[in-house]
Amino acid sequence: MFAVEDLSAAYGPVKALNGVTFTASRGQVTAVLGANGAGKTTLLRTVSGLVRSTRGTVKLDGKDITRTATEKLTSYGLSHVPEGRGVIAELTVVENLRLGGLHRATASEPMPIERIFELFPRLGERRDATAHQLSGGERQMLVIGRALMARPTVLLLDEPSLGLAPRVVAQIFDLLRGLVQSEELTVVLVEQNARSALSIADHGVVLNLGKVVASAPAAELAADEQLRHAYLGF
Ligand SMILES: Nc1ncnc2c1ncn2[C@@H]1O[C@H](COP(=O)(O)OP(=O)(O)OP(=O)(O)O)[C@@H](O)[C@H]1O
Repeated sequence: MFAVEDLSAAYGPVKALNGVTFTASRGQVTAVLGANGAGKTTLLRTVSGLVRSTRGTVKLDGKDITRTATEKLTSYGLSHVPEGRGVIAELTVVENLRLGGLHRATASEPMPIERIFELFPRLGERRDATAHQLSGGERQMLVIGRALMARPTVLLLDEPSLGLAPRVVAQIFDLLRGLVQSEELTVVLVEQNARSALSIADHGVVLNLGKVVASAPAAELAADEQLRHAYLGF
């Protein structure tokens, strides 16, 4: 169980997170939704030690990991895939994946690359292509695959749908859904694309101005017309 309790963070005078509390369960996708500036990216950055929290705690299976250095968090099983598909353009798919296995959960072997290709067959077909030759969707698969090489138990994903065509978003989300089940992962998925995210999520957390305004099963949020109009834009 991954738990965030009363988490707060600020950029100077801007309170970007204000007492955020939620839990995410293993084998489930928890979608974190909300408009531009709601605090979604800041939440992931604070959890992964890139922004310093001013209050609150983050726990992984009961262990307090608040304010742990980013590199150390990987060894505790937490991987963060930031927005923007940051792969090394000159390296091949295989080389980028190998980099993901360099830092990993303590005492575990990196995931075999062939396992990544089973999960993402398209990456296997393009294994010797350099990352700059990949499509946007393939790059998104590559950053997720690279994060999986570290054998995380918790995967934090920031807007994997950004800039992708709806058909490709559907494909990435389907892959994600399969992944959560087969790898027993806890996925925290930050998305602006609320409709698609809720269609694959188990649970949803809606942020507004740095606060949680709703936290409920995904189907319940998707059926709440008032909430959808007010915060989710569909
Ligand atoms: N580096 C920064 N310096 C100052 N203020 C920032 C910084 N990053 C974000 N903010 C502010 O913090 C608040 C939360 O921003 P954040 O990026 O977390 O929102 P978000 O929900 O991820 O939005 P988006 O969907 O647009 O990425 C906003 O008011 C934003 O302007």
